[in-house]
Amino acid sequence: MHAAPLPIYPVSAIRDLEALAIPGAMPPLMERAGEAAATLALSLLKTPAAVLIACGPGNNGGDGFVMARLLRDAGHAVHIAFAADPERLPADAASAHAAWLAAGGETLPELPPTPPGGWALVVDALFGIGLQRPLEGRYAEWIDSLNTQPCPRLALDIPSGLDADTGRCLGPCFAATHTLSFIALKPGLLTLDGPDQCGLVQVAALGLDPQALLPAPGHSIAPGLFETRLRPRRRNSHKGSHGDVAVIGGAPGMVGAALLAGRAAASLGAGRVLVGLLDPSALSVDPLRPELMFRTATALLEGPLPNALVVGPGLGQSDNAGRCVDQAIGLPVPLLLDADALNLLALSAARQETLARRQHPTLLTPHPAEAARLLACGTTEVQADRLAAARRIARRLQAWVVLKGCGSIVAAPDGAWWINSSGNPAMATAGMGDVLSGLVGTLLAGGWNAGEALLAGVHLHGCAGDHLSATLNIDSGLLADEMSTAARHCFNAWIRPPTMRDTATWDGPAHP
Ligand SMILES: NC(=O)C1=CN([C@@H]2O[C@H](COP(=O)(O)OP(=O)(O)OC[C@H]3O[C@@H](n4cnc5c(N)ncnc54)[C@H](O)[C@@H]3O)[C@@H](O)[C@H]2O)[C@@H](O)CC1
Ligand SMILES: [K+]
Repeated sequence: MHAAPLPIYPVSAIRDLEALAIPGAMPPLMERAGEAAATLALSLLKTPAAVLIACGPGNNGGDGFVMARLLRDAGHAVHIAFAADPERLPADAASAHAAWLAAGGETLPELPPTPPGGWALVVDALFGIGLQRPLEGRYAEWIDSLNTQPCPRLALDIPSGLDADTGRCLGPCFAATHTLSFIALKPGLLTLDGPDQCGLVQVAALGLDPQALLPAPGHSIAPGLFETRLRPRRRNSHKGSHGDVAVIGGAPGMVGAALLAGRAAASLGAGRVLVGLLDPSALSVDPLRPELMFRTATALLEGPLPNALVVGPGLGQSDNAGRCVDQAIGLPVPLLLDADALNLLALSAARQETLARRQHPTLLTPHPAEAARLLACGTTEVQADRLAAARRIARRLQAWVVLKGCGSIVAAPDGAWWINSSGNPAMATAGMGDVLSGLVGTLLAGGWNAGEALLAGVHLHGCAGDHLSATLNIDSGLLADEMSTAARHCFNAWIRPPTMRDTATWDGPAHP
């Protein structure tokens, strides 16, 4: 069994879930949330210790009061900073506040000074999904101060200051080492600033089965999504069984991009990889990857059809490049457009209309700036709501889209969406997108449908980066060309039957 995708609910859907689950829930959901938080806190605390909990004016604060009571019962010295008017707390939070006071607890209107031995844990129970605007004044100061504490920092539900739907820091934002998300994941935990602010994310479902109450609007990406494809190859197969990938790109000065895509495609097991370069004076062989076959771009587009076509790596925006894109759009094959192919698409409404009417699968792999050009808006607007931007492009161009970046968003033409969590910032180097195109191209050529190929390619790309960062012990400076062998390793681990997986060994590339 491969890991299953997790359900993700935007705030409006979480509110719907709460409305379905709260009536009659016994114990009340807030009690369950506080208990889950206390259980996590106890796993972080050793001997009786000093714990600081900052409680806000809504139900997130209520979770904090419940947690405080339970930690106090467990023998910890719990200090609560609470500056709101108790009379205006919502009902459940008011009960939790009263129970805290009744148990002998007190609240302080300001953050207390750090005790001599330091805090063992600080907890952000200020704001959850009810955050409506940037934090300012006292709450902003509290966040700044809490963020300097050199101990575990636990956010309840979501770090205060983070937009739960978009993952954007609205202003000052709690920097958690741990986030305990209640009921289900929210998109903002997984994309843009979310992963930096949340630390390790865990979900406490509070005894609910959210999917039974309300189908999840979106999901995380995990191999369970495409596990029917994760089978060992038939022994009785040959290179023709695994498909031809053609890569079109490599204008003068940018040949490397096409090579990176081609090399990645070859390493993932494409039957044959053909590279059609726009640079007439470029290579006719890649000495480090002699398996690649070189043609001119024109010859490739006019020759026998490959099983999948990748257009864009190092393509440039010349007239010739535009002609290649137009020709490719008209071919009856699965087509992935990347890089300058996307920029050329953005330049022509007619090209976009033709693309949207294609009868064969289309995949688009924009980074935020390319997405902004496709949407005729600014990059800031795209990043302000990555989920909405990816879905808008997918619907408008009737294509499968991945909006790359921290927490890549995959969107389907019908509006379905997923968020990827594999990958790391060492991968923020030139050529990584070319590698992704090559990987997805190979899966398409192997007969995977567009959605499976894109979801798997995006997840695999991130897993390969994580594998390399771990084995090379680096947080920065991953080279795109190193990714191919790592992707091959991770993919083979996926397709091996479980009994054989433990026998997979891989020492990584040789490094001085
Ligand atoms: N409804 C429920 O039964 C449950 C709610 N839970 C918790 O409740 C949270 C949601 O509670 P709420 O809807 O009360 O929302 P919050 O507790 O997130 O905050 C809402 C309050 O903060 C104020 N506010 C918003 N932004 C502000 C800002 N920038 N500066 C100052 N004040 C601001 C609002 O006016 C409101 O008073 C969840 O995130 C979760 O932690 C959990 O206990 C699970 C069950
Ligand atoms: K919080």
